[in-house]
Amino acid sequence: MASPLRQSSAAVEEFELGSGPVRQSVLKEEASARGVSIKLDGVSKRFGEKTILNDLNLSIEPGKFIAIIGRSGCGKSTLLRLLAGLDGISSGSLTRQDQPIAGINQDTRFMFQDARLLPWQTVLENVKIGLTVDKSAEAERKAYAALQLVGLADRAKEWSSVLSGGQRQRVALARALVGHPHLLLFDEPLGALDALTRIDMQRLIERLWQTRGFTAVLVTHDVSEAVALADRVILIDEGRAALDIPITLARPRVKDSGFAHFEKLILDRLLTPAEQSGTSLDELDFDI
Ligand SMILES: Nc1ncnc2c1ncn2[C@@H]1O[C@H](COP(=O)(O)OP(=O)(O)OP(=O)(O)O)[C@@H](O)[C@H]1O
Repeated sequence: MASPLRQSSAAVEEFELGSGPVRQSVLKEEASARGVSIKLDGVSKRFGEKTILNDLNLSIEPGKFIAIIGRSGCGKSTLLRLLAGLDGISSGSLTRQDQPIAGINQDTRFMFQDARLLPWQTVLENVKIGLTVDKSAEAERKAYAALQLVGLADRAKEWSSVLSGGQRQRVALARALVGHPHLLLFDEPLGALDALTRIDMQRLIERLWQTRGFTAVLVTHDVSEAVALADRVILIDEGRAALDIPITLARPRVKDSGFAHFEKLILDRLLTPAEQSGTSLDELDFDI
């Protein structure tokens, strides 16, 4: 039997590209028109006295894949909530397609570390939740097609509770994709998966992003994952974009010396503040 990854690859081509080189190139151009632009101009976010994002400037072109990294608590998830319109900025300007973000947008979807499936619903029903109208036979067809994209169409009628962690995340991805979002926000979606499943999922996400053309913003603690997937890696520190690095490697990316160069560049900057501001582990006396 073909692997789920191979099944999903065939489904992407069947559902997204049809056949023939001309149709493929036309659809790829269409895909690039499906992402939205995002602009943050001096954006600050405060919770009470605490400033989390501080005069943050960021410009994201339509259809780009952006990775956000930074230390725990630096404001990565806060930033995603602002982009989703789930929370409002304290000051500055935040626009998508040059329009201020005011509330939740119907063409924005989230994917979290926890798949958040309803265990009393089938796999197919869980995917249909991603559609705003979910009663029609058309919704059923769309949900089934989305499951094909992630290689899980054969599990459509099963309870979601019987799936493995990786399969649940693929259902979550299908649910995020089914409504054809223009902006997909990933909040550490692969953090709980084993290394091999994680690599499979990274490849799947990359391929679906390339064919669908949505703008992707990925929050991750994994520098290697950021370099593998992103057009640009942005490191947030003290509320600002401390680093904004275009990843110029060809796709799909392999872990060669170029890859290692970007990893090191980012890791070095990520580790610098702690080394400068605190006592190093070597200096600590653990003999207590
Ligand atoms: N609604 C809120 N009210 C008060 N403080 C909040 C609120 N939401 C987030 N914070 C605070 O903002 C800071 C940034 O939180 P956020 O979840 O964005 O960090 P993060 O970079 O995503 O962290 P992690 O990598 O650990 O998930 C934290 O100190 C958090 O406690």
